[in-house]
Amino acid sequence: MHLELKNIHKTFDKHVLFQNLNFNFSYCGFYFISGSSGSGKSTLLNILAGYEDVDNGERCIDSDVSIACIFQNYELIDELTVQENIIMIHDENEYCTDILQQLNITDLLSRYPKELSQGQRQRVGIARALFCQPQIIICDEPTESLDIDNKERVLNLLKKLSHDHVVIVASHETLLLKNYYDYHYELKDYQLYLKDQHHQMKTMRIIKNNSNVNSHKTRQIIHKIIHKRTMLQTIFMSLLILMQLTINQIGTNLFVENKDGIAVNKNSIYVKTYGHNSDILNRYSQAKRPILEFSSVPIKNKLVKINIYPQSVDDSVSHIHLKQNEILINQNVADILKNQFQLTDQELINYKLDLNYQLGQSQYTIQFQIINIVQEDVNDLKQIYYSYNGVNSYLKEKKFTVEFPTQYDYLMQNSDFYELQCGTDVEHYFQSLIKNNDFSIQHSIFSEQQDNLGQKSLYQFMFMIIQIILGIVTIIYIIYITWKDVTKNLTSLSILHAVGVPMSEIKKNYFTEKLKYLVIIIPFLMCIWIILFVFLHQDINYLRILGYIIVCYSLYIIVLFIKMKNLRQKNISIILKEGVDS
Ligand SMILES: Nc1ncnc2c1ncn2[C@@H]1O[C@H](COP(=O)(O)OP(=O)(O)OP(=O)(O)O)[C@@H](O)[C@H]1O
Repeated sequence: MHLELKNIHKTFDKHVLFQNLNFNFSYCGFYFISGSSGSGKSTLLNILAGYEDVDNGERCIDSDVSIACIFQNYELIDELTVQENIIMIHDENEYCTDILQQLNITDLLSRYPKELSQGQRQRVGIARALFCQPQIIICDEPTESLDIDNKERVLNLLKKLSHDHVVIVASHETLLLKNYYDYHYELKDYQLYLKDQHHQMKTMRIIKNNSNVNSHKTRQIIHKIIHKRTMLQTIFMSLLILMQLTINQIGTNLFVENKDGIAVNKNSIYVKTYGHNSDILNRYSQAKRPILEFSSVPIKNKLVKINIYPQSVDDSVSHIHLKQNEILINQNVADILKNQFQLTDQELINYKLDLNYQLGQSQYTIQFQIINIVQEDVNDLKQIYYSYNGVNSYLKEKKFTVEFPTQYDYLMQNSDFYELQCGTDVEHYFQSLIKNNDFSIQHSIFSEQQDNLGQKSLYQFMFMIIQIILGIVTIIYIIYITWKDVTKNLTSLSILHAVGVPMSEIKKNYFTEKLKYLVIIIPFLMCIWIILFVFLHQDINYLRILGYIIVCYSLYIIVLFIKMKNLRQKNISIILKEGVDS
């Protein structure tokens, strides 16, 4: 058996702890290390255990030697019972039962760490270290919080083990330990000095460590450690995502205009192509030309549903030739305007009216002048006629974007609405066209929307703000919670490593357990959400949902990955210290 420190040099921020420190712990016995507070006892034990890096020098240890640490803070895993904390991945045997009896903790096995006194916690920590059946036992202040009876119990047990183990104890209790130690060393002036020796050194008889790492048990322990918190966090995270998507969905419904219209136009029908397939259009249309889609007319902030369409060349309503910004209204529209603005029929002539249309995301207004009121047999239909050619030439002159120098260009390239002229037998023509699957046919271009324009933009803005806030909260929640949670878990995982589970095994199982919740809970809740919204006849933007989930998953995994990089053997003393501080 070989455990030796050679020419160790260690400093913390220019504060020198050890210089050329040499020591050989290869003989069994009870080693007592004393030294003033801050002299470096804990650091030395951490270096021996392999949990702390050195600046210079070498720690030599045989590969088949196992070390158990009894930490100064006697770290226990809060989520496990005393029994689970002690047994961990090992199998119980007579040796273990003996240890439980000698440390007087058989009655505490079903309790949780929070229900223990400091002294009881300390004895549980000692039992856990000894259950690993190590060849070397490293103890930092193992009797600090114990009463005199229990101090003696612990020291007697360590003494007994020291007959065929290396037991290294750092403590301030020199008087008490005098009755137990074989070798007393003092840490002073960056070195270890032998102060007292009761026995000649004996070469150690190696006891084979027969505890194999049980992968299934490791996973069970990790599951217990993270199960509750991770599940709750993932559910909460899913709810945040679903809230965001719901608000998004509601926003889409409220603010995207409803394109379903009612059949109004007697002489034209409108064809909507799928993908601008000009062949299809050419097949069915003599002249292809885009329709300018005007919104209903706002009168005193209320949208009044009025049919607005280009005046056909052979239109029977009027033989008046409309110029660029001129419109005709029928008597029903005239009645509304007269009522609202207290005007006479005569005053309505030359009255100016704004018509709105939408291109891309933007709304535009053209001001028209009413030049006449037409009488037509249309019951209560409200109709406005504009000059198609006039408006087209107006748009041709109007600058839109660099890409589309005129709005007309934009209309031609981006609009997929086309007008097909047909005779008066619209129904017949409609039936013959609808058999073709490549395009849909609409009779109307008018929206049913009744919103107040001013309020709409205010609500839209509020929705946008809520969505942004929710998005930021979700992102902060994912980063903060994952960071905090993994930090907490690192302490438990370090303890797991200290009882003999290799780091690679711990990381693999931890990632698997963590991601399991992510892969199950979020898609499950998402499916319920989608089913609900499909049931409510909502159009769902699956791409947006996918994008949102990918962003959340990526954030979660990145934070998990960055934080888990800290879990290294040489970092364990720091992790445990941070665990106590937090
Ligand atoms: N991670 C660290 N970063 C910076 N300084 C550290 C770190 N760990 C220990 N030290 C410093 O190294 C010195 C030795 O600390 P250590 O805990 O080893 O002393 P100790 O002899 O065990 O003290 P005590 O008997 O009070 O427990 C102290 O001055 C301490 O502040």
